[in-house]
Amino acid sequence: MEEVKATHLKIKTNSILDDYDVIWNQKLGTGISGPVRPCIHKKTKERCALKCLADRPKARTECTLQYQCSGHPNIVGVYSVYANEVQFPGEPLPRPRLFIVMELMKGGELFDRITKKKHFTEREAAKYTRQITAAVARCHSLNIAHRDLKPENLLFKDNSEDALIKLSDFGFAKIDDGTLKTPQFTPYYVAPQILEAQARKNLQGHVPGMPAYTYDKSCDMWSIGVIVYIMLCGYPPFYSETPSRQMTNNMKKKIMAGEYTFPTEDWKNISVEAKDVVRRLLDVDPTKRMNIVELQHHVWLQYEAPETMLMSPAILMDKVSLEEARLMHAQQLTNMRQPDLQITLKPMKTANNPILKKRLHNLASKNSLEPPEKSSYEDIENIGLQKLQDVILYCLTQNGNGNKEDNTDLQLCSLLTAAIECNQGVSELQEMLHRFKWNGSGFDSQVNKHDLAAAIDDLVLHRRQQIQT
Ligand SMILES: Nc1ncnc2c1ncn2[C@@H]1O[C@H](COP(=O)(O)OP(=O)(O)OP(=O)(O)O)[C@@H](O)[C@H]1O
Repeated sequence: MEEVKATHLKIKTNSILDDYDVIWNQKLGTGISGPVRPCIHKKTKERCALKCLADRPKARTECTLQYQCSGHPNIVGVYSVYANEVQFPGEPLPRPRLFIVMELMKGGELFDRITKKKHFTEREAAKYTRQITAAVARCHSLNIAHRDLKPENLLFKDNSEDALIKLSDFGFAKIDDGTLKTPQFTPYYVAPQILEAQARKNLQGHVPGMPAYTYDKSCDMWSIGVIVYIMLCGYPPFYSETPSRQMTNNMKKKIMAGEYTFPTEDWKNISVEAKDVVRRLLDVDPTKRMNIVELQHHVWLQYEAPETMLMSPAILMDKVSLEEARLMHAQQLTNMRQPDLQITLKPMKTANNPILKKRLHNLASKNSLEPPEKSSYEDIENIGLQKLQDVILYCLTQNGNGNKEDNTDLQLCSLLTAAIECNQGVSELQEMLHRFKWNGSGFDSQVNKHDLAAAIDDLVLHRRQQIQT
C-alpha cells in the first residue's frame, strides 16, 4: 500500500472501501463540509464516523492537527485518513478527497444534552467544564489552538449518564507557537502591548522574560467563558435586545468592551467561584485572560461545586434563543479569527506600513497610541478579505436554513457585489465567480451556497498567503 506522510499522520492512498463499509444513505450530522456518515470497519466491525473533505492543504491541516491531539479521552479520535479520487453522483469528474475515519460519538451535542436534563446543577456544569478544559489543555500543550470551540463541536460519547464529552471539528485549528501576530478585534487596531513586544524584539532580537504571545489560544479561553456562562444561566453573556441573525454593531461593541452582567435574579444562587471563572475568561484583554493551566487549577474545578439547581435546561429549550446564541458565538469566533488575515508584523527595517512605523515611533518616544487612519494598503486588503468572509458566513448560515440551492437570494447578491467592489483587480475572484455563472449582478443558474463558501474560503486563504509573502 502506497502511503503519503504528513506530520505523524500517514494518509492512506488505497481505497477506503478496502477497509470500511460506508453507509452512504445515513447521516450522523451535517456541517459546512457536508454530511458526516457512519462507516463500519470490515474486519473489526467497529462503527465509526466518516467525514469527507475536498483534498486541499487546509483539509490536510485539519486531519493532521486532530490526529496529533487524538488519544486523549476528551478529543474525538482520528483513526485513519484516506486520500482517494472519488466521483460522487452528478459530478462530471472524479475529485481528490480526504476521508477521515473518526471515533463515533453517539450522545449528541452539549446543549442538546443539557436541554433534556430535568435536573442540571452547578456541580454538573463544573464537571463538563473540567472535561472541556482537559480537551483544550491537550491542544494547547501541543501548541494547537482549536479556534472553533462552540457547543456544536462538543459531542458526547454515548447516551449514558456519565458519558465523556469530546472536542471535535478541527477545521479552524492552527499551530499557535506564540509567533507575534497582530491580535485585534478589528482590522484597524493593533494592541499597544504587541507593538511594545515587537519594539523590544526588534531591539534585542528576542523578548526576554516575556511569554510567547498566544492570541489564538486566548480565543479558545474566551469561548470556554461563553460556554460556561450559558451552561450556568441558559443565555449568552452578550445578546441583542431584539432577536437578529446578524451580529449588530452594538453587540460587537459590547463584546469588545466586555459589557456583560450577571443579572441578579438568575445568578444570585450561583457560586462566587463560578462567576470568577467566567469573569477571568471573558476578560477583554487577551493577555490578562486566564490561560488553560490557570483554569485547570481554578478552585471551581478543583473541588466539588455546589449542587445548586440551574435554570439553563428550561431556558435552552427555547429553540429560537438557542439558535441565536449559537449563531452569535459562531460569528464572534469568525471575528476573533480575523487576525489571521493580518500580515505578521515585520521588523522595522523592512516594514513598509507607514502607520505601523509611526506608531512604533510614538511608542518609543512614550507618546500614547492613537487609532490609525484607515487608509493603509493592508487595511484595504483586509476590508476586501472581510467582505469575502461576510459572504462565506452568510452562505453558511443560510445553508443551515436548508436554503442551499438558490439564485434569487438578493442579500447574497448584495453582499457579493460589496465584496467585488472591495476586491477590484483580484482576477481570481472574477474567474471563480464566472464558474458560478455570476453575471455582474446575479447568478444565471442556481448556486450551491456550500460550494460557493468553500471556493471563496480557498480564495481568501490564497490571498492571505500572497499578502504574507
Ligand atoms: N465523530 C462523530 N461522531 C458522530 N457525529 C459526528 C462526528 N463528527 C461530526 N459529527 C456530526 O456531524 C456534524 C458536522 O461535523 P463537523 O462539525 O466536524 O463538520 P464541519 O463540516 O466541519 O462543520 P462546521 O459547519 O461545524 O464547521 C456535527 O455537528 C455532528 O453532529
